[in-house]
Amino acid sequence: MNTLFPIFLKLEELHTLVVGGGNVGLEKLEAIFRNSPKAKVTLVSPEIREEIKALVAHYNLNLIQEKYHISHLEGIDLVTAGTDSKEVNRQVRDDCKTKKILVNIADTPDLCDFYLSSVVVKDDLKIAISTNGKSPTFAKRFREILEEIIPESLQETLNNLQAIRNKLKGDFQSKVQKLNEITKVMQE
Ligand SMILES: C[C@@]1(CC(=O)O)c2cc3[nH]c(cc4nc(cc5[nH]c(cc(n2)[C@H]1CCC(=O)O)[C@@](C)(CC(=O)O)[C@@H]5CCC(=O)O)C(CC(=O)O)=C4CCC(=O)O)c(CCC(=O)O)c3CC(=O)O
Ligand SMILES: NC(=O)C1=CN([C@@H]2O[C@H](COP(=O)(O)OP(=O)(O)OC[C@H]3O[C@@H](n4cnc5c(N)ncnc54)[C@H](O)[C@@H]3O)[C@@H](O)[C@H]2O)C=CC1
Repeated sequence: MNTLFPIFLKLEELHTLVVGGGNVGLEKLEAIFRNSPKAKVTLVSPEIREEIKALVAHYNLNLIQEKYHISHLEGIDLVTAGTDSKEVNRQVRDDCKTKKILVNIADTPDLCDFYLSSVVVKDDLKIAISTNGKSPTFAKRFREILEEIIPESLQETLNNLQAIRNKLKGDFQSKVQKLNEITKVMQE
């Protein structure tokens, strides 16, 4: 059973720290900015890939070219680390625990408070997929399947439902009933 609790974060309201400026750091940044282009992010790493440096021009990304230190957690809400040093990753995790900051250590599920997911996006609809850490590749493939089958008309449907939702009068119960009636056709 998958006991992970899914949430959708407003990363523009939080300050995220990425530790490690290699392939993993780049992948995490891409996942962050693909979903949340206005996310506020700091990356700390003694060496930083050129592709990461190029992102600074387009996003709210601050680079600190230093070795990680606990002082980098000042003002930080969320951390993802993927350095090539197990000791550094463990230190980041321990410091985050001390400071009560949620942390993801990319290649060590046991050290993670949260995992990243595969993400299907179609306009306002977003579906996050987790395999409980069993197979990220399955998550990626399943995302591709869902991306194929979601209809083009989806945004229109969501806009219409929002308009109806805003117009509905009456108490909460009657609104719920009406919206369930209208959307029943989706099951057929
Ligand atoms: C636990 C978790 C923690 C976390 O990173 O948050 C984790 C851990 C690990 N990933 C590893 C490997 C790979 N990860 C990917 C890809 C993705 N990994 C992602 C999430 C997660 N990866 C979390 C669990 C998610 C879940 O529940 O399914 C995705 C969904 C989201 C994202 O990273 O943005 C993104 C797909 C996005 C998309 O395309 O939709 C690929 C495939 C590829 O790159 O093509 C491979 C290689 C093939 C393979 O191994 O499957 C390894 C082994 C490292 C080693 O062998 O050394 C570990 C460590 C371990 O398992 O021990
Ligand atoms: N590249 C990938 O897709 C995957 C990598 N991994 C593992 O994840 C780890 C990282 O991989 P890559 O990003 O490819 O390595 P990389 O060598 O490209 O990057 C490592 C980064 O960590 C930084 N770093 C080292 N010490 C640091 C410190 N004290 N503070 C802050 N940053 C520090 C380095 O400067 C470098 O930018 C490796 O252990 C690798 O085996 C696991 C799964 C997939």
